[in-house]
Amino acid sequence: MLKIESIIAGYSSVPVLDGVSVHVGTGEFVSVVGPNGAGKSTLFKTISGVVKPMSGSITFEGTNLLSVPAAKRPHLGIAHVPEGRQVFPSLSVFENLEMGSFTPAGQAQWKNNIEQIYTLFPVLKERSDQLAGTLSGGEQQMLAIGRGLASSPKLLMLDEPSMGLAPAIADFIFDKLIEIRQQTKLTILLVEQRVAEALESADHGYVLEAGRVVLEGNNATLRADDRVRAAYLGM
Ligand SMILES: Nc1ncnc2c1ncn2[C@@H]1O[C@H](COP(=O)(O)OP(=O)(O)OP(=O)(O)O)[C@@H](O)[C@H]1O
Repeated sequence: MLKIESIIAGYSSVPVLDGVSVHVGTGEFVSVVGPNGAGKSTLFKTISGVVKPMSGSITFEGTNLLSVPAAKRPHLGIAHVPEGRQVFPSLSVFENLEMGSFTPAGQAQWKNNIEQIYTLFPVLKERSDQLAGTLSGGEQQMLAIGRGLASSPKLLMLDEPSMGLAPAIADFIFDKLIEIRQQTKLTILLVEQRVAEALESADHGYVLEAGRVVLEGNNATLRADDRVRAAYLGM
């Protein structure tokens, strides 16, 4: 579905990603893990079009994504749930979800989608009239994920959904991602610093360090890798 090949990208002329290749198959759950500053968010910004790469290619279902303006990429079926949630604080929960349904597919499937989002996250239904800025961090993350789902994506990209959340709430979010994947067959690309949970949830993983993919493999292979165990799993 998504093929990222040899991407060099960064800010001004300083590269952050140094030849990154990542492949995501239809229906797969792929995690990209790595330390602070490795370039995980920059990778997502390059996919969604906020950062323009200096070289390399990205195709989505065979379309050259780099020739599609950033504002049009969600219409192809790509939803980016950004780091730090970025909900609209002075809009209600319902209005935030409505804002997410701006794509043609999101508009056409709004009724089904809102039902599905409220079933996944009942607290959003209970608080649908409440201003998003008054929600807890975990609830705001649920809202950010719900807003992504409201666009009826084929690919859901999540940038550190566990950031700043208590471990129990982060675990709840990871469980929900697994549930979303099972129920909707959505393709999921996750970047995370919580390596154990991210690899456990995914089929396939990439380890990104200082702008380079240093390891990749299926979930079990990566979790058994001595370097991953020593550097990220505290074993
Ligand atoms: N807008 C920007 N302008 C200049 N440099 C930036 C900008 N955004 C990020 N960087 C730099 O790019 C590098 C990679 O940042 P990035 O946010 O992609 O890493 P990350 O792996 O997502 O880490 P984190 O978990 O801390 O967000 C860092 O050195 C960061 O300081």
